[in-house]
Amino acid sequence: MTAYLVKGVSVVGAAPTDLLIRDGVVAEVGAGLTAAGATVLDATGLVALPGLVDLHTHLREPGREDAETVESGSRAAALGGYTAVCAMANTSPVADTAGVVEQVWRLGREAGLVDVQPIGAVTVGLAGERLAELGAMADSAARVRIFSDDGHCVADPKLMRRALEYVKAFDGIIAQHAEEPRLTEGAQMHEGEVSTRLGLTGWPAVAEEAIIARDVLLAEHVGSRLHVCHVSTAGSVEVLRQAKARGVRVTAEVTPHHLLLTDERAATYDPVYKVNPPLRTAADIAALRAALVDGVIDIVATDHAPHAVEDKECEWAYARPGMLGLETALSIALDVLGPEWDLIAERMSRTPARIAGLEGHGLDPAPGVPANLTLVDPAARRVIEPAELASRSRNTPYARMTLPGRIVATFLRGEPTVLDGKAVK
Ligand SMILES: NC(=O)N[C@@H](CC(=O)O)C(=O)O
Repeated sequence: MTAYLVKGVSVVGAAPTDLLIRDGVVAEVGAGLTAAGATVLDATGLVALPGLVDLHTHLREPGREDAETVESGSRAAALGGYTAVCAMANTSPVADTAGVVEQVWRLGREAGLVDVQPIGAVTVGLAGERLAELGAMADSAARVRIFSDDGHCVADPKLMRRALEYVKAFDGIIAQHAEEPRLTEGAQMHEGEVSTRLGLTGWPAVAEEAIIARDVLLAEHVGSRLHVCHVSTAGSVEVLRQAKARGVRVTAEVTPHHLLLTDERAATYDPVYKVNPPLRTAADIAALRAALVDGVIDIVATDHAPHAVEDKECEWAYARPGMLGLETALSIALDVLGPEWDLIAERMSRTPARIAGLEGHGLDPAPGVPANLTLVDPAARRVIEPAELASRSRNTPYARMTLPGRIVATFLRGEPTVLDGKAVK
């Protein structure tokens, strides 16, 4: 195993120092380190962060390997500075059995680029009718702790209650896609001024807020852990704020795109901007950003949702919702938050690792800690070219935009997965 001596790096924004990475761990931290035989990386001007952790990634395997595979998505993740991703269950077949979650877990190990932690479905086939084999998935080699029907809401309150109760046995979490389906029938975009102008059926904010309000009460009633996926409205933030103040065990995520892009994008009719939940208003964005800073929203999660060309380059109404996220998330966070390294480390690495219970991840580089880390060049700016992305899909909403920050290197247990901004394998 090669040792790496990273010279002159700022660890989470602190004064420059050196890091010696050896035998899978951060062996030493300090100025003026030397190490015979180590590969020296000049990291002047770079910032070291604990490897990023994504709680919400769609890897599409099994079933839609034309859009993404565990390997291609893992490579995209590594290039984005991630060392661990949680893979959503809406594959085909659905990840609702021990067999499927073990398959995804094994594929992640074989790719070896990030740790892939499968998420299990809450209900059989995501159909919302009966609980999947939660216990068998928890006991499997994949050791599933997060369960989600993402893409669909667990709309039946009794089923949601049972799921929350069931996972308490192993300190599991239900990650809810909060969307009251009766309120979003036929919805194409956020319900508001723009949808009225365009004549498109709207997805009202209350469809999200009503489910979050119900679910925090259910989680409180049974004393279980709830995680809210892709929070998108100012009203949701207020519901979460009140629930947290009461001590409800709820955590929440926001996506990069919901921190940056508004529903005005729909006026282009370019389906790259179609996503679920939909892009909202500038006022929602302001509330989401404030909540990310004050901690009512715990983490940034990408909702990386690759889609094949034929599912995106078609009429708006027929396009699948979803956008790529892994390779641009850190740049969007930098753009939105500025160089607030401690906050970025907290929201994109430490807290998601803690929520998901991923051992060895989300830890700042320090002697003895597993060397899961990423090196960022904050001064670099890059133009996003969809054809250059490692993802098998091209549906990035940031095409040809110039974004701040570049991932220079990523290490997984001491082995580089990215060097010089390029994937190592
Ligand atoms: N976020 C998205 O717009 N799409 C997700 C699932 C979903 O609809 O949430 C996907 O799997 O494509």
